[in-house]
Amino acid sequence: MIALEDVSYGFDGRLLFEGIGMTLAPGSFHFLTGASGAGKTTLLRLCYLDLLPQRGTITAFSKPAARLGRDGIAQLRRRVGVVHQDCAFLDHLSVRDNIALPLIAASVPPEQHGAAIDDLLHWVGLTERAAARPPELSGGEKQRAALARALILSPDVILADEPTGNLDWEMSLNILTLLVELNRLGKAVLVATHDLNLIRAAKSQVSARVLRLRQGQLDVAGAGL
Ligand SMILES: Nc1ncnc2c1ncn2[C@@H]1O[C@H](COP(=O)(O)OP(=O)(O)OP(=O)(O)O)[C@@H](O)[C@H]1O
Repeated sequence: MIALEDVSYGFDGRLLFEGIGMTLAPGSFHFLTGASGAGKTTLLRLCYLDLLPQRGTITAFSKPAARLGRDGIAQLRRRVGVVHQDCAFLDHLSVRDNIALPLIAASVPPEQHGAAIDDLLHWVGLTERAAARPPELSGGEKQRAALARALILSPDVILADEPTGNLDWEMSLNILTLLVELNRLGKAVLVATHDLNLIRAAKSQVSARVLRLRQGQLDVAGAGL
């Protein structure tokens, strides 16, 4: 669904990675690891076409990203759900209204919002917290709300940037289980994480490929990580 080929990217003249390739096929599950600053968030941004490569090609849903205009990119991005590292909520809006934002941006008629949001709130276990403002949520509740917002347009691909950062182990496993459930529904899932214990825990639940960004290259990590 999303393929990077021979992609290079950097900031301020400093290359973060050079000539890397990756394919997120339907139903695949990937972890992306690498030291802080290795470029995991940047790679995710390339995957959802928030950035375009300085060299190489990205193909999203069979379309070359470089040839898509702004509207084309906006359309494709609706098929990619992103859980941002900092959750990126609007704090003055309720959880429910934050989850509704992608629906509004995609011009989905308001009468179709209610049931979709209720289903997702139930699925992530936040029905009782729908009216709360994001600053009132615990870390785990925030991550689950961010996951619900990422899923509201029923994307085919889920990109999650450190979705268990700062969570206790039990809540981390809870988030992992939700991501595995989505993968079982056929969605491609990519999770950027530095938590090797999470990756080890996932092995009993899902057949995941572990990619590691190191020294500008993207390698497949071995069994021992
Ligand atoms: N918009 C930007 N402008 C300039 N430099 C940037 C920008 N975004 C990221 N960088 C730099 O690129 C490098 C990689 O950042 P990135 O956030 O992709 O790494 P990361 O692997 O996700 O790190 P972490 O695990 O700490 O979140 C860092 O040195 C960062 O400072």
